[in-house]
Amino acid sequence: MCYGQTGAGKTYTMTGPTTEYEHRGIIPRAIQQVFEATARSVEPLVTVRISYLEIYNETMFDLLSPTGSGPGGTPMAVLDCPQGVYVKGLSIHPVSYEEDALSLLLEGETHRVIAEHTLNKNSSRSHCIFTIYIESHFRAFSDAKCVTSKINLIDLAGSERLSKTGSEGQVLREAAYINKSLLFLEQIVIALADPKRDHVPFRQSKLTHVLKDSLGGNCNTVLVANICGEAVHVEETLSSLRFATRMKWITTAPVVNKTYNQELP
Ligand SMILES: Nc1ncnc2c1ncn2[C@@H]1O[C@H](COP(=O)(O)OP(=O)(O)OP(=O)(O)O)[C@@H](O)[C@H]1O
Repeated sequence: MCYGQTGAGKTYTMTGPTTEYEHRGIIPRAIQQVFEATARSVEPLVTVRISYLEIYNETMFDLLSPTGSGPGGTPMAVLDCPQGVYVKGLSIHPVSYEEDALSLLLEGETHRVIAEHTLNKNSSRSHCIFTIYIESHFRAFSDAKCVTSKINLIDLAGSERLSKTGSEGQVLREAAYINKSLLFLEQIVIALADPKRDHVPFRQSKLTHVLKDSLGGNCNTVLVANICGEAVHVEETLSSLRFATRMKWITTAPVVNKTYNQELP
Protein backbone atom coordinates (compact mmCIF):
# COMPACT_ATOMS: atom_id res chain seq x y z
CA MET A 1 0.00 0.00 0.00
CA CYS A 2 1.32 3.43 -0.95
CA TYR A 3 0.58 6.36 1.34
CA GLY A 4 1.67 9.98 1.17
CA GLN A 5 0.89 13.52 0.13
CA THR A 6 -0.40 14.36 -3.31
CA GLY A 7 2.24 14.31 -6.03
CA ALA A 8 4.73 12.30 -3.94
CA GLY A 9 4.85 9.38 -6.41
CA LYS A 10 2.35 6.78 -5.15
CA THR A 11 0.88 5.96 -8.55
CA TYR A 12 4.36 5.96 -10.05
CA THR A 13 5.45 3.47 -7.38
CA MET A 14 2.46 1.17 -7.92
CA THR A 15 2.19 1.18 -11.72
CA GLY A 16 5.26 3.02 -13.03
CA PRO A 17 5.43 4.83 -16.36
CA THR A 18 3.48 3.17 -19.17
CA THR A 19 6.30 3.65 -21.68
CA GLU A 20 9.40 2.38 -19.84
CA TYR A 21 9.07 -1.31 -18.93
CA GLU A 22 12.35 -1.32 -16.97
CA HIS A 23 10.86 1.25 -14.56
CA ARG A 24 7.56 -0.58 -14.16
CA GLY A 25 5.91 -0.36 -10.78
CA ILE A 26 5.04 -2.78 -8.01
CA ILE A 27 1.81 -4.08 -9.60
CA PRO A 28 3.38 -5.24 -12.92
CA ARG A 29 6.30 -6.71 -10.94
CA ALA A 30 3.93 -8.59 -8.61
CA ILE A 31 2.02 -9.95 -11.60
CA GLN A 32 5.29 -11.10 -13.18
CA GLN A 33 6.41 -12.85 -9.98
CA VAL A 34 3.09 -14.60 -9.51
CA PHE A 35 3.16 -16.03 -13.03
CA GLU A 36 6.85 -16.97 -12.79
CA ALA A 37 6.04 -18.89 -9.61
CA THR A 38 3.02 -20.63 -11.12
CA ALA A 39 5.07 -21.63 -14.18
CA ARG A 40 7.77 -23.16 -11.95
CA SER A 41 5.38 -25.15 -9.76
CA VAL A 42 4.48 -28.56 -11.11
CA GLU A 43 2.32 -29.94 -8.36
CA PRO A 44 -0.30 -27.40 -7.45
CA LEU A 45 -2.84 -26.56 -10.06
CA VAL A 46 -2.95 -22.77 -9.74
CA THR A 47 -5.71 -20.41 -10.77
CA VAL A 48 -5.13 -16.66 -10.82
CA ARG A 49 -7.90 -14.07 -10.89
CA ILE A 50 -7.90 -10.27 -10.90
CA SER A 51 -10.18 -7.47 -9.75
CA TYR A 52 -9.67 -3.70 -9.73
CA LEU A 53 -11.74 -1.57 -7.37
CA GLU A 54 -11.92 2.21 -7.14
CA ILE A 55 -13.33 4.14 -4.17
CA TYR A 56 -14.23 7.64 -5.30
CA ASN A 57 -16.07 10.08 -3.01
CA GLU A 58 -17.16 7.16 -0.76
CA THR A 59 -18.66 5.26 -3.72
CA MET A 60 -17.20 2.04 -5.11
CA PHE A 61 -16.62 1.51 -8.82
CA ASP A 62 -15.48 -1.53 -10.74
CA LEU A 63 -12.60 -0.38 -12.96
CA LEU A 64 -12.87 -3.58 -15.02
CA SER A 65 -16.61 -3.30 -15.58
CA PRO A 66 -17.27 0.46 -15.35
CA THR A 67 -20.80 0.31 -16.74
CA GLY A 68 -21.65 -2.56 -14.38
CA SER A 69 -20.93 -0.44 -11.32
CA GLY A 70 -22.45 2.77 -12.71
CA PRO A 71 -26.03 4.00 -12.38
CA GLY A 72 -28.45 1.13 -13.03
CA GLY A 73 -25.65 -1.45 -12.69
CA THR A 74 -25.08 -3.96 -9.90
CA PRO A 75 -24.92 -2.08 -6.60
CA MET A 76 -21.64 -2.83 -4.85
CA ALA A 77 -21.40 -3.50 -1.14
CA VAL A 78 -18.65 -4.55 1.27
CA LEU A 79 -19.62 -7.75 3.07
CA ASP A 80 -17.98 -9.54 5.99
CA CYS A 81 -17.72 -13.30 5.70
CA PRO A 82 -15.75 -15.93 7.67
CA GLN A 83 -12.92 -15.89 5.08
CA GLY A 84 -12.58 -12.09 5.27
CA VAL A 85 -14.22 -9.16 3.54
CA TYR A 86 -15.36 -9.19 -0.05
CA VAL A 87 -17.04 -6.69 -2.35
CA LYS A 88 -20.37 -7.90 -3.66
CA GLY A 89 -20.84 -6.95 -7.32
CA LEU A 90 -17.11 -6.54 -8.10
CA SER A 91 -16.12 -8.46 -11.24
CA ILE A 92 -13.29 -10.98 -10.82
CA HIS A 93 -11.47 -12.04 -13.99
CA PRO A 94 -9.60 -15.34 -14.46
CA VAL A 95 -6.23 -14.81 -16.15
CA SER A 96 -3.92 -17.45 -17.57
CA TYR A 97 -0.96 -15.32 -18.65
CA GLU A 98 1.01 -12.34 -17.37
CA GLU A 99 0.00 -10.36 -20.47
CA ASP A 100 -3.72 -10.87 -19.72
CA ALA A 101 -3.27 -9.48 -16.21
CA LEU A 102 -1.23 -6.51 -17.52
CA SER A 103 -3.96 -5.74 -20.06
CA LEU A 104 -6.54 -5.66 -17.28
CA LEU A 105 -4.30 -3.33 -15.26
CA LEU A 106 -3.98 -1.01 -18.24
CA GLU A 107 -7.71 -1.17 -18.95
CA GLY A 108 -8.51 -0.30 -15.33
CA GLU A 109 -6.00 2.59 -15.32
CA THR A 110 -7.83 4.24 -18.20
CA HIS A 111 -11.04 4.35 -16.13
CA ARG A 112 -9.53 5.96 -13.01
CA VAL A 113 -10.62 9.44 -11.99
CA ILE A 114 -7.78 11.96 -12.29
CA ALA A 115 -7.65 15.75 -12.12
CA GLU A 116 -5.08 18.52 -12.23
CA HIS A 117 -4.02 20.78 -9.37
CA THR A 118 -0.93 22.83 -8.51
CA LEU A 119 1.10 19.90 -7.12
CA ASN A 120 0.22 17.22 -9.68
CA LYS A 121 -0.98 17.42 -13.29
CA ASN A 122 -2.42 13.89 -13.07
CA SER A 123 -3.63 13.57 -9.52
CA SER A 124 -5.57 10.39 -8.62
CA ARG A 125 -8.84 11.43 -7.03
CA SER A 126 -9.67 7.99 -5.66
CA HIS A 127 -8.27 5.03 -3.74
CA CYS A 128 -7.60 2.04 -6.00
CA ILE A 129 -7.17 -1.60 -5.03
CA PHE A 130 -5.80 -4.06 -7.58
CA THR A 131 -6.29 -7.57 -6.23
CA ILE A 132 -4.65 -10.81 -7.33
CA TYR A 133 -6.47 -13.91 -6.05
CA ILE A 134 -4.41 -17.10 -6.12
CA GLU A 135 -5.86 -20.55 -5.56
CA SER A 136 -3.54 -23.58 -5.47
CA HIS A 137 -4.93 -27.12 -5.58
CA PHE A 138 -2.63 -29.95 -4.53
CA ARG A 139 -3.55 -33.36 -5.88
CA ALA A 140 -0.77 -35.34 -4.17
CA PHE A 141 -2.49 -35.37 -0.77
CA SER A 142 -4.88 -38.11 0.14
CA ASP A 143 -7.31 -35.37 1.16
CA ALA A 144 -6.99 -32.80 -1.59
CA LYS A 145 -5.71 -29.53 -0.25
CA CYS A 146 -6.50 -26.04 -1.48
CA VAL A 147 -4.51 -22.97 -0.48
CA THR A 148 -6.03 -19.56 -1.16
CA SER A 149 -4.24 -16.22 -1.05
CA LYS A 150 -5.03 -12.67 -1.95
CA ILE A 151 -2.64 -9.82 -2.74
CA ASN A 152 -4.14 -6.35 -2.39
CA LEU A 153 -2.04 -3.72 -4.17
CA ILE A 154 -3.30 -0.35 -3.02
CA ASP A 155 -2.71 3.11 -4.44
CA LEU A 156 -4.25 5.51 -1.95
CA ALA A 157 -5.32 8.99 -2.98
CA GLY A 158 -2.91 11.61 -1.64
CA SER A 159 -3.57 13.85 1.33
CA GLU A 160 -3.86 17.49 0.30
CA ARG A 161 -3.22 20.83 1.97
CA LEU A 162 -5.77 22.92 0.16
CA SER A 163 -3.65 26.05 0.56
CA LYS A 164 -0.94 24.32 -1.51
CA THR A 165 -3.01 22.57 -4.18
CA GLY A 166 -5.23 25.58 -4.89
CA SER A 167 -8.14 23.20 -5.60
CA GLU A 168 -11.58 24.56 -6.38
CA GLY A 169 -15.05 23.22 -7.23
CA GLN A 170 -15.20 19.48 -7.92
CA VAL A 171 -11.47 18.94 -7.19
CA LEU A 172 -11.94 20.66 -3.82
CA ARG A 173 -14.94 18.45 -2.99
CA GLU A 174 -12.89 15.37 -3.92
CA ALA A 175 -10.06 16.57 -1.66
CA ALA A 176 -12.50 16.78 1.27
CA TYR A 177 -13.52 13.11 0.73
CA ILE A 178 -9.89 12.05 0.33
CA ASN A 179 -8.68 13.81 3.49
CA LYS A 180 -11.63 12.49 5.52
CA SER A 181 -11.11 8.87 4.43
CA LEU A 182 -7.36 9.10 5.15
CA LEU A 183 -8.21 10.43 8.60
CA PHE A 184 -10.44 7.39 9.19
CA LEU A 185 -7.63 5.14 7.98
CA GLU A 186 -5.27 6.76 10.47
CA GLN A 187 -7.81 6.24 13.28
CA ILE A 188 -8.03 2.53 12.39
CA VAL A 189 -4.26 2.20 12.41
CA ILE A 190 -4.08 3.90 15.83
CA ALA A 191 -6.82 1.60 17.18
CA LEU A 192 -5.16 -1.56 15.79
CA ALA A 193 -1.83 -0.61 17.33
CA ASP A 194 -3.44 -0.21 20.77
CA PRO A 195 -3.73 -3.65 22.45
CA LYS A 196 -6.26 -2.26 24.94
CA ARG A 197 -8.78 -1.27 22.23
CA ASP A 198 -11.42 -3.97 21.80
CA HIS A 199 -13.41 -2.23 19.05
CA VAL A 200 -11.92 -1.07 15.77
CA PRO A 201 -14.42 0.97 13.72
CA PHE A 202 -13.63 -0.51 10.29
CA ARG A 203 -17.11 0.28 8.98
CA GLN A 204 -16.80 4.04 9.27
CA SER A 205 -15.59 4.35 5.66
CA LYS A 206 -15.59 2.18 2.52
CA LEU A 207 -11.78 2.24 2.41
CA THR A 208 -11.27 1.00 5.97
CA HIS A 209 -14.01 -1.63 5.61
CA VAL A 210 -12.54 -3.00 2.35
CA LEU A 211 -9.05 -3.03 3.92
CA LYS A 212 -10.21 -4.74 7.12
CA ASP A 213 -8.41 -8.01 6.36
CA SER A 214 -5.36 -6.22 4.91
CA LEU A 215 -4.68 -4.28 8.09
CA GLY A 216 -5.59 -6.24 11.18
CA GLY A 217 -6.56 -9.57 9.70
CA ASN A 218 -4.80 -12.70 8.49
CA CYS A 219 -2.24 -10.78 6.47
CA ASN A 220 1.22 -9.41 5.96
CA THR A 221 1.16 -5.69 5.18
CA VAL A 222 3.84 -3.57 3.58
CA LEU A 223 3.47 0.21 3.54
CA VAL A 224 5.42 2.49 1.21
CA ALA A 225 5.46 6.04 2.58
CA ASN A 226 5.94 8.41 -0.35
CA ILE A 227 7.30 11.83 0.53
CA CYS A 228 8.30 14.98 -1.32
CA GLY A 229 11.86 15.80 -0.28
CA GLU A 230 11.62 19.61 -0.49
CA ALA A 231 11.79 21.62 2.75
CA VAL A 232 8.53 23.34 1.90
CA HIS A 233 6.71 19.99 2.37
CA VAL A 234 8.31 19.11 5.70
CA GLU A 235 5.01 19.11 7.64
CA GLU A 236 3.38 16.64 5.22
CA THR A 237 6.55 14.53 5.27
CA LEU A 238 6.49 14.36 9.07
CA SER A 239 2.79 13.47 8.99
CA SER A 240 3.42 10.62 6.50
CA LEU A 241 6.33 9.32 8.56
CA ARG A 242 4.17 9.42 11.72
CA PHE A 243 1.55 7.34 9.92
CA ALA A 244 4.22 4.88 8.75
CA THR A 245 5.55 4.58 12.31
CA ARG A 246 2.05 3.82 13.61
CA MET A 247 1.65 1.12 10.96
CA LYS A 248 4.82 -0.52 12.27
CA TRP A 249 3.21 -0.88 15.70
CA ILE A 250 0.48 -3.16 14.34
CA THR A 251 1.28 -6.83 14.76
CA THR A 252 -0.39 -9.70 12.92
CA ALA A 253 0.17 -13.46 13.00
CA PRO A 254 -0.82 -14.67 9.55
CA VAL A 255 -1.52 -18.33 8.84
CA VAL A 256 -1.90 -20.12 5.50
CA ASN A 257 -5.53 -20.42 4.34
CA LYS A 258 -5.87 -24.18 3.78
CA THR A 259 -9.00 -26.15 3.07
CA TYR A 260 -9.30 -29.89 2.58
CA ASN A 261 -11.56 -32.06 0.44
CA GLN A 262 -12.14 -29.33 -2.13
CA GLU A 263 -13.55 -30.58 -5.37
CA LEU A 264 -10.73 -30.44 -7.89
CA PRO A 265 -11.37 -28.90 -11.29
N1 LIG B 1 10.53 8.05 -9.08
C1 LIG B 1 10.05 8.85 -10.03
N2 LIG B 1 10.72 9.04 -11.18
C2 LIG B 1 10.22 9.82 -12.16
N3 LIG B 1 9.04 10.48 -12.08
C3 LIG B 1 8.34 10.33 -10.96
C4 LIG B 1 8.79 9.50 -9.87
N4 LIG B 1 7.86 9.55 -8.90
C5 LIG B 1 6.89 10.35 -9.35
N5 LIG B 1 7.17 10.83 -10.58
C6 LIG B 1 6.35 11.76 -11.36
O1 LIG B 1 5.81 12.74 -10.46
C7 LIG B 1 4.45 13.03 -10.80
C8 LIG B 1 3.57 12.76 -9.59
O2 LIG B 1 3.62 11.36 -9.29
P1 LIG B 1 2.33 10.50 -8.95
O3 LIG B 1 1.16 10.87 -9.82
O4 LIG B 1 2.76 9.09 -8.90
O5 LIG B 1 2.02 11.06 -7.47
P2 LIG B 1 0.90 10.57 -6.46
O6 LIG B 1 1.53 10.47 -5.13
O7 LIG B 1 0.21 9.36 -6.98
O8 LIG B 1 -0.08 11.83 -6.50
P3 LIG B 1 -1.67 11.89 -6.19
O9 LIG B 1 -1.86 11.53 -4.77
O10 LIG B 1 -2.00 13.32 -6.47
O11 LIG B 1 -2.33 10.96 -7.15
C9 LIG B 1 4.09 12.16 -12.00
O12 LIG B 1 4.26 12.94 -13.16
C10 LIG B 1 5.14 11.05 -11.96
O13 LIG B 1 5.40 10.53 -13.25
